[in-house]
Amino acid sequence: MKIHEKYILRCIELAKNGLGTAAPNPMVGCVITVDDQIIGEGFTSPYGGPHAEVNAIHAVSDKKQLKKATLYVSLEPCSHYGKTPPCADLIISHGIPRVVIGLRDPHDKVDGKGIEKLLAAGVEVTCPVLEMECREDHRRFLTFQEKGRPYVLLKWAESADGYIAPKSDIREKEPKPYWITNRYSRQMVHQWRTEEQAILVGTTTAMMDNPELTPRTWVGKAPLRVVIDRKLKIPGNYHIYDNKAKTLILTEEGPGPETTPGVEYSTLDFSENLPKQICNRLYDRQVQSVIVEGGAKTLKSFIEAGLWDEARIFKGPGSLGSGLKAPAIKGKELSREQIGNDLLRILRND
Ligand SMILES: NC(=O)C1=CN([C@@H]2O[C@H](COP(=O)(O)OP(=O)(O)OC[C@H]3O[C@@H](n4cnc5c(N)ncnc54)[C@H](OP(=O)(O)O)[C@@H]3O)[C@@H](O)[C@H]2O)C=CC1
Ligand SMILES: Nc1c(N[C@@H]2O[C@H](COP(=O)(O)O)[C@@H](O)[C@H]2O)[nH]c(=O)[nH]c1=O
Ligand SMILES: [Zn+2]
Repeated sequence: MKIHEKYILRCIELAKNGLGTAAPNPMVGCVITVDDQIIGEGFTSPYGGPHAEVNAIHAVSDKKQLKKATLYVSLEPCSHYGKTPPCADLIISHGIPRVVIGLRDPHDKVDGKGIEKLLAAGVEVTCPVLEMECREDHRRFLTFQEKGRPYVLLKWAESADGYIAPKSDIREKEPKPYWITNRYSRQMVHQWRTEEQAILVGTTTAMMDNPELTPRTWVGKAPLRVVIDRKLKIPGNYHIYDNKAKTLILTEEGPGPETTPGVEYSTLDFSENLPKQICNRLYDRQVQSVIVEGGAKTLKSFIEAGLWDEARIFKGPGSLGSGLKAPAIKGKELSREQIGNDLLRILRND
């Protein structure tokens, strides 16, 4: 493997530390080397904090070394004033002579301007390097920039015979989830929740499961809970109103007369394509990714609208015999993994 590629791969690895916290900024990794030795590394701080390049430069103890260094970064350095000053200026001010970039940044405020700034200052620039791998790492950010919508992950659990829930007459009276998967899969789902900006469920799921939709067995940020509730029928004592995470109710009714802490309302036109409106609404709120956790009707509407990027489907070992059929989906299978007795398949909408 070429030296450039080795360090861009390391940048991609570092970037993952910003998953779930950097957004709506891209999660980026940066490595600084001298004579094929790493002298500094960094990744994007939680939103509003320093970018990867700033953190990597700060990590270099002897700043004089920067005058003969190569800086590797998984995304083009920024050239504009956002919440922080431009990284391209910082690189130039330290006299770093060579910059290797994984991918050009399509964000309209950057889009080649970072590279131009570096070149104009006499910096030697190589771009792109491992473009496909960088695109994969930046898939949430790129979907947001290029398609103008959040990256949509679908997730559900189905029984061995393809049901996501049993018939309602064998459910307990008290609203709670009917568990198909084991506790390891469920903990994995909690980890996934910390990695995305929002989590969405349909009205019937909210009514029948009274879900918490929090990442409570994993450390990390809780995503925005987004719940479809056309007629505002979900009772006020249900978990989504418990203020353990922020909640957005999508309704045709508009906000109720009383305000509930942590709850916001957004009005949709229920006669139109709902998934598209939901994506638009989340885009306007800078939500870069959403995990749609059900139920079947909600998942199907995203599949039918073609508004999904990735599906994570668990198959539990038990059969239900009858019940609510899991959605049908066609996609490219990326992986198959056994989580105890559960089979996890990951598909991409390619
Ligand atoms: N195993 C698993 O992974 C999961 C299982 N479940 C189970 O699934 C069941 C619920 O699934 P399901 O019955 O399909 O219901 P959903 O949770 O998908 O909710 C469907 C309702 O939400 C509203 N809604 C959702 N999408 C749209 C849309 N595109 N356009 C208009 N309205 C929409 C409508 O409410 P309205 O008609 O009131 O306007 C609709 O009837 C429960 O039994 C739950 O336990 C749920 C999630 C995951
Ligand atoms: N039944 C089922 C799932 N159900 C999903 O999890 C939600 C419950 O979330 P919470 O209340 O936060 O634990 C529920 O409403 C539904 O969206 N998920 C799974 O991984 N496996 C399962 O077998
Ligand atoms: Zn920057």
